[in-house]
Amino acid sequence: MEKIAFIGAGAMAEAIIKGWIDKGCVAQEQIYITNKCEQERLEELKEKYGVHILPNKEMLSEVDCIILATKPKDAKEAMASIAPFLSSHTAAFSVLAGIPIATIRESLGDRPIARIMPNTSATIGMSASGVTFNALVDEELRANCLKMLEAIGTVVEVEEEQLHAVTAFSGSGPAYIYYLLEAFEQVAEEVGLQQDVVRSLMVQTLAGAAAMVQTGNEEPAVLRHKVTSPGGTTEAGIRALEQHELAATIAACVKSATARSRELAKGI
Ligand SMILES: NC(=O)C1=CN([C@@H]2O[C@H](COP(=O)(O)OP(=O)(O)OC[C@H]3O[C@@H](n4cnc5c(N)ncnc54)[C@H](O)[C@@H]3O)[C@@H](O)[C@H]2O)C=CC1
Ligand SMILES: O=C(O)[C@@H]1CCC=N1
Repeated sequence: MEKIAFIGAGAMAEAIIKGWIDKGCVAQEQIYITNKCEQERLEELKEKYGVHILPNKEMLSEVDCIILATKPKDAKEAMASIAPFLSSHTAAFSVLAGIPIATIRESLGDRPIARIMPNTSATIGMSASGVTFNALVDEELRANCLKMLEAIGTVVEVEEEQLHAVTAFSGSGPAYIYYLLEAFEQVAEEVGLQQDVVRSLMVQTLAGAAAMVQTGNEEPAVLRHKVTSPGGTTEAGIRALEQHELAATIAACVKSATARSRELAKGI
C-alpha cells in the first residue's frame, strides 16, 4: 500500500499515525491527512509526524486506501465530499463507531471495505482492535490490513454485528480504566495516601494483574482467590464491591455502550 489518506485528523487518527510511524509499519511519506477545516490541527500533525496534508481532493484518486476517521455524525457529509474523487480500486477502512459497511458502500460505492474498531492505545502499539471485511477485500488486502492492525496492537476478526460489542468493550475500554484510576485517586487522601502515590501503586497493580492473566496460566477467578485470605482485607474490599453491585454496574455499562453503537448508525 503506497498512499493512505485519513479523512478526519482527530484523536484516533493521531493514535494510529503515531503507532504506525513508531513501528515503521507505514512511513510518514505515505500518509496524507485532511479535515473539514481546522488547518491548524493539520499543521500540528504535519509538524509532529512529518505526514503530508492532502493538497486537494483530486489527489484522492492516487491513494490506495482512505481511512474514515470523522465523528460518526459527520461521516455522511465527509463521504459525500470525497466520493467523486476516489478511484474504483481505492480501499476504504473505517474506524467510525456504529456505522455499517452498507452505509459506507451507499456513500462510496462498491469497493473493498474494512470496518475497524481500534482504541487510543494504538499510540503506544497497545490497541486491542476488532475488524471485519466486506466480500470485495481479497486475501492480499486482508493480510495487509491485519498486518497494519498488528503494528498498533492485537487484532481479532469478528462478524460485523459483533463490532458493536467490540466497540463497547475495547473501543471504549480505555476510558473505563481511566475512570477507575480516577476513582482510586479520588479516595487516596481519605485513607491517608497522596494521589500521586496511589497512581503509581495502582498503575503498576493494573499492569501486573493484566500481565498475570495474559500468561494464560490461571483463570482470573483463581488468581483472585489467591489474593483473598479468609477474613482478610481483600475479602472486605470485594464484599463492598458486591454490596455496591459492581458486576451489575459493569454489565449495564457494556450493554449501554453496545446499544449506543447500534444507535449511532441511525443518527447519520
Ligand atoms: N477516540 C477514540 O477512542 C476512538 C474513536 N473511534 C472512532 O474514531 C472516529 C474519530 O474519533 P475521534 O478521533 O475521537 O474524533 P475527533 O473529534 O478527535 O476527530 C474527528 C475529526 O474529523 C474531522 N472532520 C469532521 N468533519 C469532517 C469532514 N466533513 N471531512 C473531513 N474531516 C472531518 C474533524 O475536524 C476532526 O479532526 C469516530 O468515528 C469514533 O467513533 C474509534 C475507536 C476509538
Ligand atoms: O466514544 C465513542 O463513541 C468512540 C468509539 C469508541 C471510543 N470512542
